[in-house]
Amino acid sequence: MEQIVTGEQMKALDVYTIEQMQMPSLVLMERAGLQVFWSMQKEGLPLSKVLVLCGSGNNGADGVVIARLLTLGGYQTDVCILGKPEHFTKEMEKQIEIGRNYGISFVKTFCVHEYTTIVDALFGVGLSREIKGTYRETIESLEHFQGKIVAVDIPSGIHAGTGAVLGCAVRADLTVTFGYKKAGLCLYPGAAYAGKLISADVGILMPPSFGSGLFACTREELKTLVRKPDGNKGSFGKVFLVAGSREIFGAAYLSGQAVLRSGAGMLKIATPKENREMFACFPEAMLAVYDEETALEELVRENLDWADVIGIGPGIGISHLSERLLELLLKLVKKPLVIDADGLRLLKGKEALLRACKGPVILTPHLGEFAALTGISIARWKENPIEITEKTAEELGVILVCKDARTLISSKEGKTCINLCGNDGMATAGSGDVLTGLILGLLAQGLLPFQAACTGVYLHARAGDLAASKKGRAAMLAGDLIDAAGEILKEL
Ligand SMILES: NC(=O)C1=CN([C@@H]2O[C@H](COP(=O)(O)OP(=O)(O)OC[C@H]3O[C@@H](n4cnc5c(N)ncnc54)[C@H](O)[C@@H]3O)[C@@H](O)[C@H]2O)[C@@H](O)CC1
Ligand SMILES: [K+]
Repeated sequence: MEQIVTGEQMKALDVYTIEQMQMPSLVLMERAGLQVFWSMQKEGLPLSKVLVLCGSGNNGADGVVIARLLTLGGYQTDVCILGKPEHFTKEMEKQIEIGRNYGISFVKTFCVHEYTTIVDALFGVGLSREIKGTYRETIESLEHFQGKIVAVDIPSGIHAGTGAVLGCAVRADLTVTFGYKKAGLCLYPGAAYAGKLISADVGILMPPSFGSGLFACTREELKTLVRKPDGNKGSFGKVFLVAGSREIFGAAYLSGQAVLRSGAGMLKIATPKENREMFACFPEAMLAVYDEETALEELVRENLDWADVIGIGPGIGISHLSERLLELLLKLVKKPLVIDADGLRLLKGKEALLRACKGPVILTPHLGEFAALTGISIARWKENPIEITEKTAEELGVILVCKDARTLISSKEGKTCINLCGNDGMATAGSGDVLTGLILGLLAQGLLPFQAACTGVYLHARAGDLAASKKGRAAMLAGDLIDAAGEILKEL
């Protein structure tokens, strides 16, 4: 897992490293400046004439260090400080003094078109309000700049905790971020402003007791899925999935295929009787069909005994039978339960039942379903996605997977995973059904619920990237994600 931090958390880590560990602030700053300088060289940026734009805080002070290193390296460099002297931090005052001693060029005005690369050191994690006045005019003047832009720590104007644009923001080609990735660089729109993102170690330490429950999944998490040579189809887990309706067979097929491709041992799908013939093309799945005459409670009890994990939702439609099945599962389940799609629509008004549910529950809404379930609009969620996802997970007592370009997964204990992979080709019919199947499959193989949700989202997104590389983002289908997920697991 890769640690992610908010701006506030990063500031706390800076303070801890400086005050508790006694690492001088100027040493951290020198390392930060060096990392940006090296990255500019390594990435082959055009460095024949560089302009460094500085604010008055420590992000600006980093900028002055970078200007000094560039000048010493023989690159023609100008520095323009937009911040007012009365707002300078003590580090900024010191860096200006050092810079003067080293003979770097300070300018008061500039024409951006004279430069080949611009370094954005206006605001870092200390940005706290909308950008206005000269700062705003300067940032807006960069919109037509033809050269390359490097952001120091985070593009100025992006909120480090939410990724929101505070008035206006610098669109960088390269961002070198210090210590840990900031949440604002991982979430949209911030992620789109960062360009290529490089994380650089500058010596910031994290105390063992540090309370950041924010992270991203990496390939390492997939390695927890080990096949046991002496395993059998029972030991790889049994999945009971309530899916499909008369009109929608595909959703059941896709999630069921994903369950088995992810490595689960057995799958039984509960679906309306009319679907029986459709399942002739899916001989690997067992069926439990139902209609108006079926004793649903018996069907549910029997399969809850049999299964290790349970899913409900893909394509079940809105009917009194599907609603009854959801209620029964919520009342009777003591094992992990994944609720998706129509299951989420049916959940509205059953929050008390959900909170009383004895099994761990994973909800996988896209933002439309999230808004319908919680009454929180998509726009509102996007303003502060991490906080809202965490709060909703806690209130509902569930693991909540909010599916978006950067899916968030929160546990009710306040842990959150941001998914950093995937692409817009995954916005295709059936993609969510595949995710549900993958999460169920991982649960069946023994991953803990939160781990299964995070790893499932990661596997789904990696499969999306592989499918896009083969078929193209426009042409890829949900079925391609299933094949690609299989290939990714095979690579392990
Ligand atoms: N020693 C340290 O503390 C280190 C700090 N580092 C750098 O320092 C940055 C954080 O520095 P700071 O905490 O000083 O914060 P910033 O440099 O990000 O900006 C803070 C300043 O901007 C002002 N400000 C905030 N929003 C504004 C707005 N909309 N319009 C005008 N002024 C605004 C604040 O009042 C404050 O004066 C990091 O992002 C990183 O680049 C790194 O060098 C690593 C070490
Ligand atoms: K910046």
